[in-house]
Amino acid sequence: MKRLLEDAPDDFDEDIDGVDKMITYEFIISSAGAQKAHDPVRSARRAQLRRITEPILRERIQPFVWARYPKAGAVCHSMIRRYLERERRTHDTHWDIPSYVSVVVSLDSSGQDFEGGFFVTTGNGEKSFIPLQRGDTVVHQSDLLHGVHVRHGERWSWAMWFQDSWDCSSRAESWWQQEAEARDPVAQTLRAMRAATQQESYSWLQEAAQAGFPRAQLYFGKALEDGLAHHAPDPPAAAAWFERSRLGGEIDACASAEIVVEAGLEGYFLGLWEQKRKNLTGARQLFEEGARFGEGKAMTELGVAYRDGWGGAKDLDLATQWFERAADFTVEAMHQSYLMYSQVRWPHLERAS
Ligand SMILES: O=C(O)CCC(=O)C(=O)O
Ligand SMILES: [Fe+2]
Repeated sequence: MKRLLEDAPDDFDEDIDGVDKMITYEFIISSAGAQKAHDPVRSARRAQLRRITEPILRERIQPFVWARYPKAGAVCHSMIRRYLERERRTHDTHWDIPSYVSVVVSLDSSGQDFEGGFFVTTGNGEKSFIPLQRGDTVVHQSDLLHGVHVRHGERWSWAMWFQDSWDCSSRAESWWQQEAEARDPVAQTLRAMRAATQQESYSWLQEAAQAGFPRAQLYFGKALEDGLAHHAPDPPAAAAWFERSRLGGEIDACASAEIVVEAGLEGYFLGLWEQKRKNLTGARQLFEEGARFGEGKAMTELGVAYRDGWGGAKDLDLATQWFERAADFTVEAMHQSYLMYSQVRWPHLERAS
């Protein structure tokens, strides 16, 4: 599988991920929902990959999933993801919202080809990395919070999403509905993320946040900050929920510099937090730590700090460098590096060149 795709590095989709807004670097093998699954340019390679994956699916994966999860139906999405040195290295903590049961097959070995990799978390801050070896497979339901952080080396994976229908027509809102009504905060948060309307989403998040689930508090804070549904943006209320979330461990668990270096995007989140509290020097230091560790979002913020001279010295060359590095990860940074190079705004660069 890898060999087929290594020969065609540009056949990977480079659109934007719904979880973290980074470039996806995924190759869709089949999908009920994604238009990209029908892109004619890649059809020959897709067919080759289907020939490899279908027998594995039929003989190994489906029997296991159906035995373990009797309600599971068809695979409605199947894709390869890659995490290469100069591309995305992380996939933020998330739930697979369109998935009833998810399967991830590692195509490389932890400790040999890469460090870090697939992790699971309870949403209370800590991350448990699973040292998957090539061919090792994780099967989980979508109430499992998980993500990817490749610290060194390169990693490829094959991921599949099953629904609980045979024609991929499931209504994801019904999954965990009962548990949500029974006040399970994880189910409530998932229910919010699968809600049909913003108001519905707002209400479920509010309940889960009030129940004390730090991850929901983070999302509810975000909803208040952005002003979801008919609610006007309320930054002070948002800040209070971020604080509760942090105290619950969602961000605070990463408060020491050492752990920031160990973890995923915490430099970025902690930096944002310090920025909100007007501690600009502290925020810049946290962004710097995150950026040096490869967090795209922290690189962008650090670029802004250098560009505008907040929290420390102004340095347009360093700003440009960080935006350029971050451009591998975030669209915002791509745009910023474009602006930095546009001579209208930054004549010094033209002079320097
Ligand atoms: O690459 C992986 O191991 C998992 C990717 C993932 O979680 C996802 O695509 O939703
Ligand atoms: Fe996932």
